[in-house]
Formats: sequence, structure tokens, C-alpha cells
Amino acid sequence: MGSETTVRLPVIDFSKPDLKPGSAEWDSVRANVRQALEEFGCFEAKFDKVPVEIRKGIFSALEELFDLPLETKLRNSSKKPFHGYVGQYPQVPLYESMGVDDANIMENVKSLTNSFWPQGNQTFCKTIQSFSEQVSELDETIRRMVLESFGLEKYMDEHMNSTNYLLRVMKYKGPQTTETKIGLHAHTDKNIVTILFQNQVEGLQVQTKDGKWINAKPSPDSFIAMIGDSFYAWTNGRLYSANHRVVMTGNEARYSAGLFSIPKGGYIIKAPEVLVDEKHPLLFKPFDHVEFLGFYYTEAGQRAQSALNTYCGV
Ligand SMILES: O=C(O)CCC(=O)C(=O)O
Ligand SMILES: [Fe+2]
Repeated sequence: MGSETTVRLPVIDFSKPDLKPGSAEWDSVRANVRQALEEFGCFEAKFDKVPVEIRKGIFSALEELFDLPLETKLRNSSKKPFHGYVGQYPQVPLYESMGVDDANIMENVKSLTNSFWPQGNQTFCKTIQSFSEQVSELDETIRRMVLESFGLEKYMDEHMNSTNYLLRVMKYKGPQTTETKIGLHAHTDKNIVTILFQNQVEGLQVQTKDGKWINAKPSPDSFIAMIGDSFYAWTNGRLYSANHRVVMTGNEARYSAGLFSIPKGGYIIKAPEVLVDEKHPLLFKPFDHVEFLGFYYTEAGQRAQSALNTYCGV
């Protein structure tokens, strides 16, 4: 499964009460965010704004959801690949996932909830929506810090307004053996920022630039924040978008929830001019994320070493 390392992901604390733009605290966290994303494309975020009842409740909600009969789960359908129910794939037999578009907005969560439980399910609905809304604040903070760190404040509104949030929830069955089995194959995310939250069952591994695998071991109040290919491209390669995968052992199921900020269709991702110079030649031609995803899910896109390079590499 490739060589592992005892290196740990950087841990960055977002829980400090005086973490406000402009404060000394903010500047110091911002420097750490920039450094971690350049080096690993990823870090562990301590973030206590999500109340403990939501942090615990999310896993009860996921168990309840994945315990529904398959025919009910299939009601989670979407025209967009990987936004609806995914499961029962022979290549990833342990893996199942579902998606909630704009999960920070109550109306969306309500209609999905009602499609699963026609009589309603208030607890589920509230938990999913609050979780997404609170985690979206962490996503915004990270993106704000990145843009500031490059002196790109003038792009802030455009950047924030050009994305939607998708909540994807995952279940990985325990393989019921002592051998390690693949839960999800190595990939880079294709979006802007991904923020992952998991139950106590570990399995996420992130690959370093020199090819070693780091075991992510987040504490119960920590999230894993990660850069996707679109942010990598927008920063003209200044931030790193890491390969990662899930490996499973033992009997227990791993549940995780990921909030993905995703560029809207029609929005052209183009590195700001100040990030392009002699030392940093332009890496990617401007592209539309939805069209790029279309390519990624073709056979050629799946075969490519880097779908982004093949699609729009200069
Ligand atoms: O379950 C996890 O922690 C990782 C999931 C993941 O990498 C993805 O959905 O893109
Ligand atoms: Fe991923």
C-alpha cells in the first residue's frame, strides 16, 4: 500500500476566541494555514464552533441514514456525478456515500429529508443543516486567510460568491479482517476546499509531496481541511492539492462527512495575474469546473495521472 511515515499533519487552532480579521492572532493562524497548504495541501483544524451535540449527533444521523433500505437511499439522485447516492461498486465494496447540495440552506435539507422520511425527521434535518452551516464558516475563514496571505483581497467577494457547498456523507464498512482493505482509492479533490469530519474509526491517509502516506489522526473536535485541484489551479500551483485515500481494517464502520466548496458552473477559474510571473509561469489555461468534471468522469479522465493537467495544463 506504499510507504507510510510517522510525520503528522500540521495542527492549527481556530478555536481562539479573539480570532478576528486584523488581530495578531489571526495573522499568526493565517501564516500557519498558508505554510501547511503549501507544504501538505492539508492540515488538522481544531474548531470548537460546532457544538458537541451536533458533532455527536451527526454520526447518529449518518447511521440512521445509511441504515435505510437501498431503494430509499436511491431516492438521493442527482444529475451531477457524485452528488447523489454512490455505492455497491465492486471496485470499492466497503464504500457508500450520499450528497446534499447546498446543505447549509434549510429548505434543501428539508426536501431531501422528506424524500427519505415522508413523515419528516426534524433531528436529522437540523443536525445536517447546522453542521453544514457551521463548517462553512471554517471554509470561509480558511479561504479568506489564503487570499489575504497572497494580498488578493480584491478577489474576496468574487471568490466567495463563485462557489456552492455540497455535503457528502460517507460510510465505510469494516472489512471484518485484520488485513488492510481499500475504502476509497487515492485521488485529489477537484473542488476548492474540502473539510472532513470523521467518527473515531481512522482510515484517512494523505500523501506527501515525496510520496509517503501520512495517517490522519484527528481528535474528536478536529476537522481535516484540504485543498482541491480548483484552488490549486487558481493559486497557480502555490498551494498543493494532495492525493489522499481511505484504508480500512477491523470490524467497525467508519463514518465521515465532508463539506466541499465547489465552483459554480459558468464561472471561469483563472489564476490572478499577480500569481503569474517568470518564476511562476501559468500552469493551467482558464477552465470551467463543471466542464472539467465532465472530462474527469470520462474514461480518459479516469486514466490520466492528473486529470487537471491533461484537461487544461499549459
Ligand atoms: O472519508 C474521508 O475521510 C475521505 C473522503 C474523500 O476523500 C472524498 O470524499 O473525496
Ligand atoms: Fe477526497
